[in-house]
Amino acid sequence: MPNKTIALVAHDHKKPDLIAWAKKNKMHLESLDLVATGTTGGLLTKEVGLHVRCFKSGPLGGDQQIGALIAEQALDVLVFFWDPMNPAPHDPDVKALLRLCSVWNVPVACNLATADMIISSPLFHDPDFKPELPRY
Ligand SMILES: O=C(CO)COP(=O)(O)O
Repeated sequence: MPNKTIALVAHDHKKPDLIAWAKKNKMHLESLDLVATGTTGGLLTKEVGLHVRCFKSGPLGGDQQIGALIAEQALDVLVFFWDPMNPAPHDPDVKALLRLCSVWNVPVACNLATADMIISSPLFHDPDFKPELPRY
């Protein structure tokens, strides 16, 4: 059974939360295939010591690259701490990424509480668990 693939993304004001969460959950995260948008991935590598496949920075298309993984059914979980207080220049990409999580029934955590719940869920650690694919 291949490792689960989890994408980690945070807007600038939310990066400290994501880094702290990743440090707390480093042991779990080390056993997963990690992908991230560019700047977030760089910080996870440098500050947490995780091995991360980095895509482009969000505003340069990184959200869309993660969206492509979802459309290929190659992503198991998205942790995306987007910033509800500041507008992003690439807001359409942010919305598109979150929309694809709904389209493909991908678990998505937009805050610390949900990220904690997902990573501590027995379903998340069950190698046989795959969320049902929607029928369209
Ligand atoms: O903008 C982002 C997600 O929308 C995150 O991009 P960075 O990780 O490159 O900052």
